[in-house]
Amino acid sequence: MKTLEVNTPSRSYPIHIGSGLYERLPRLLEESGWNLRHPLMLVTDSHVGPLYADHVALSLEKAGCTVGQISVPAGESSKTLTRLESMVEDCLQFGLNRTGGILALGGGVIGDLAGFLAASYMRGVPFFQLPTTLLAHDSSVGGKVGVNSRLGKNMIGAFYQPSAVIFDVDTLKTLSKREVSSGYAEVVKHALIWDASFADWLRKNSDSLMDLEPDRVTEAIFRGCRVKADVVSRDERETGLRAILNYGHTLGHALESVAGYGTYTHGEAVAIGMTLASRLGEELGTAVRVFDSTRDLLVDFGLPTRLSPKWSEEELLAAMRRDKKAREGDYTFVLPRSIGSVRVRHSVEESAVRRVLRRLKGEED
Ligand SMILES: NC(=O)c1ccc[n+]([C@@H]2O[C@H](COP(=O)([O-])OP(=O)(O)OC[C@H]3O[C@@H](n4cnc5c(N)ncnc54)[C@H](O)[C@@H]3O)[C@@H](O)[C@H]2O)c1
Ligand SMILES: O=C(O)C(=O)C[C@@H](O)[C@H](O)[C@H](O)COP(=O)(O)O
Ligand SMILES: [Zn+2]
Repeated sequence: MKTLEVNTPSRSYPIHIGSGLYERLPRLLEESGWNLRHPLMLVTDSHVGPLYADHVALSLEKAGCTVGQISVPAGESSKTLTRLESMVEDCLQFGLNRTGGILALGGGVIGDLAGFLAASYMRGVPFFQLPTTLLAHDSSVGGKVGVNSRLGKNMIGAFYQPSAVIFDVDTLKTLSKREVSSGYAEVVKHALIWDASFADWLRKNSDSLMDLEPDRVTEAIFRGCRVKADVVSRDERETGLRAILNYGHTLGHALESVAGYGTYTHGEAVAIGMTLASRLGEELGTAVRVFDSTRDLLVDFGLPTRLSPKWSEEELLAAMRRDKKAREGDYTFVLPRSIGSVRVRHSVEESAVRRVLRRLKGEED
């Protein structure tokens, strides 16, 4: 097991990454200050639940813990306020009170949704992240929790840190190929924004990483989490630096909402968004020769780098103006400086955004 620490003003907590961690769950929770006499509500989805929920629950019940379960339909469409309200009622019916806590067992959808449940239930109960997708190496760390609005991703939410992140890599073997690729989008993002040598390493090891070779994949998750933990520890609430974690998300989030949640996976949308940002960076002169290497790295991980012409330019632009990073409806992008380094740029000219959107669409087969 490898462990690293996240240190923010509101909470410090460990990220444990390794194999067979569900067997050790009671001990790991206790080490993070959890009292096993208090009840836990395990939140999962309809794909992950049948695979892993009983294993997790049994491991805790053997140690004397009472565990309830909530399962929501798998997929982005569960990240809604309506779903959250019904989960609150499930917790009330179960009898969860302020001594209780929440376990988020699943990918980023479950992490964000169950995390927001924890942040809001009785004004806040502790929660633990048990990520089961590669992508969730990102979502489980840093405390951004929330749900979507029809008009924009994650528009309702909070900063609420978990008490621990326990990433059992054994769960990854049941992921579909599409979800493996999707998860690597955020791993690639962490390399592109922070660590050029990590980007080189990803390029060299892409085949074994796509095959989920255990040591390599653990290393990739560890290095990705390290970037995320470094950034979040310096700027928990996105007053500045943390916005770089949004590389590829200005277009990525717009595309997810315009195309309809679930049409693209989050990782696919971010991959297309990073391709656009790298091209925009070249266009605006913030960087040279980053587009080809960005696109090649994403292609190595089976990710899309083109934008279908069927998505309306006007709708995408309107969604980008609503982005949380935007100031008074401007276009705000995280742009590359070089591979491994990025900067935030506000008030990007609309004409440049339109030009790059069209080039990305023009490359559609
Ligand atoms: N809070 C953050 O900082 C942050 C960071 C990145 C992404 N996100 C959010 O995360 C979400 C995307 O997360 P995701 O890509 O993990 O999506 P997801 O949670 O929908 O999981 C993807 C699919 O894989 C299935 N699945 C999960 N684990 C599995 C396993 N081990 N075996 C088999 N199937 C499994 C799920 O049921 C789902 O169908 C988005 O809503 C995004 O906005 C949040
Ligand atoms: O943790 C962050 O900060 C990120 O930006 C990580 C992103 O990968 C993630 O998708 C996050 O949910 C986006 O946050 P948002 O504030 O743009 O909704
Ligand atoms: Zn993301």
